[in-house]
Amino acid sequence: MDTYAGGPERFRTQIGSLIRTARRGQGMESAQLAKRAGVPMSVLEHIEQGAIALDPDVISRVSAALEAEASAPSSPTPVHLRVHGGVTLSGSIDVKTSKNAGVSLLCASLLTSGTTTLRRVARIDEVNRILEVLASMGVQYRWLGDNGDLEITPPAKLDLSNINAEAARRTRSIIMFLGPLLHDHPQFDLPFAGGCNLGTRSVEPHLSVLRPFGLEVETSHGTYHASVSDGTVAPRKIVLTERGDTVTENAIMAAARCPGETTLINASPNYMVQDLCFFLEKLGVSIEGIGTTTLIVHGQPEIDADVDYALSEDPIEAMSLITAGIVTESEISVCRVPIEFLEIELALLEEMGLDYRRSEEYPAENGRTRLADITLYPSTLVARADKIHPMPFPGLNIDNLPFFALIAACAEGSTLVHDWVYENRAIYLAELNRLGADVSLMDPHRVLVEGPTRWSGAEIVCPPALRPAVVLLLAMLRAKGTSVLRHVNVIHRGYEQLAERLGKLGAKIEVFRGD
Ligand SMILES: CC(=O)N[C@H]1[C@@H](OP(=O)(O)OP(=O)(O)OC[C@H]2O[C@@H](n3ccc(=O)[nH]c3=O)[C@H](O)[C@@H]2O)O[C@H](CO)[C@@H](O)[C@@H]1O
Ligand SMILES: C=C(OP(=O)(O)O)C(=O)O
Repeated sequence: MDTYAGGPERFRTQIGSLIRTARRGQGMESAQLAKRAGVPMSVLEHIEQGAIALDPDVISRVSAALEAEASAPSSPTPVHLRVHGGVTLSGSIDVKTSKNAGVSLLCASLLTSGTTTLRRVARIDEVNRILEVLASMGVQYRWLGDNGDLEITPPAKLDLSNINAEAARRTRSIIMFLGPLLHDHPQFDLPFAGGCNLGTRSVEPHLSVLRPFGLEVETSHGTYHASVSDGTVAPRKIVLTERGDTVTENAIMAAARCPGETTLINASPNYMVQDLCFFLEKLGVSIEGIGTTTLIVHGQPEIDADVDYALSEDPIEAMSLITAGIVTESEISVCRVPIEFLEIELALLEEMGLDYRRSEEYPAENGRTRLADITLYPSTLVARADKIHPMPFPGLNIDNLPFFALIAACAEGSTLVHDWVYENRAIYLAELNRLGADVSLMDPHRVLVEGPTRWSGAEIVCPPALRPAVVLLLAMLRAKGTSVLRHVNVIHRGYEQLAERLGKLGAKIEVFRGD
């Protein structure tokens, strides 16, 4: 008897689509999955299209091959890209939702005992790692269809005795569990935060904003040992000494369930913080001052509502795609750009001579974030007279700075790019020299870029940092000839199917795997 609503045909289509999504999510070509599963490629293709009856043995081999890949977090098969550069792009591409709001809202889902549905979550490693950690605490999740919709259901009581330390240590975002967990857990341990190698990133600002909520943390053997006592009584005023994004998010998540009013001074008004606030408002937490540096959070001691929230688009992915168009001197449209978070970047590019058109604004699915489509035209760029440096929002986004080094290398003249934030990130930009650029390291924070570059192809291993790795990929799109970018797994931390999506714009990129 067919017990599946919709009948076997729909069942086939859904299974096929699940397999295709999982395969693509792992950056695997059909031929590779077919080989690993020991299934003829034509059979796999038919399964993915829902075009043949399902053989349980074949399905179990395909699913084992996918699982083997997905459950190898510490040593995923290295993925590499072969780029045939010098090709002009065309067409339009949509910006996906952000890594940074994605991870924050996954952590925030712990604030409600109801079910959280997040719409259009990017299928990226950073999200997967947090999901692995949540699953190890007893949280259930399932992807709904192909669009990144994710349903998260907490258990009656979280089990913090068996946290997946390996997944946790590979992401810095683990630190955002402190704020939600302090509500119902007088004592708990969390593994140390990890992430990209960008130099030392202190967690002290997090501990400092969480102390008024009663949190004390001792560290030993790679673990934060947290204990929670009564915090200060409302109304509380907390001054952030650094306007950090995840610090602000931790403080908001702590305040969300503490009775009374918490005022945060020098809060980050950045995009991921806004997404978190919009999400919490849907859970009944009222927050004044969203988008400003003073937030007043009115806590709700118990939250047991179901919530359904559509994340907003990623300004850093938007900048990455805009950079792809600029460096390849292409006419492309980058659609669904969260425009409030790219005003400075676009103004700078305009100063450098970029010709582009901006559409009328329209709302994102969350009904709050403003989007616009940006059409880029081939432009002759000149270096900016003053240095280019980031600032906390509303300045030039810290994560967008690396893209300006590449754009400067395409412009006529010298540009000083100053990354005052990260100790290591600017250093990786000197890798552009392998492709013909003239990037001099003045000190660990400042690079001098002389343009325009006569680009040429090269083989490079990705640096252990997300944005510099993407910058190299984009430079390879520009460089005539064939380049190879090795170990691009770091890019999967923050971008979904980037090579494939650039391919749809005409970029010639082959994905291959192996040691
Ligand atoms: C998951 C997530 O959301 N990650 C983002 C978040 O990380 P996150 O919020 O974790 O960033 P950090 O708190 O590590 O801050 C980054 C660096 O900036 C320094 N700092 C920050 C603010 C300030 O007012 N003064 C100051 O000196 C910090 O000391 C640190 O060295 O913000 C970073 C800075 O925008 C982004 O690169 C990350 O993509
Ligand atoms: C530094 C970054 O993020 P994270 O905080 O996840 O390391 C980034 O997105 O470039």
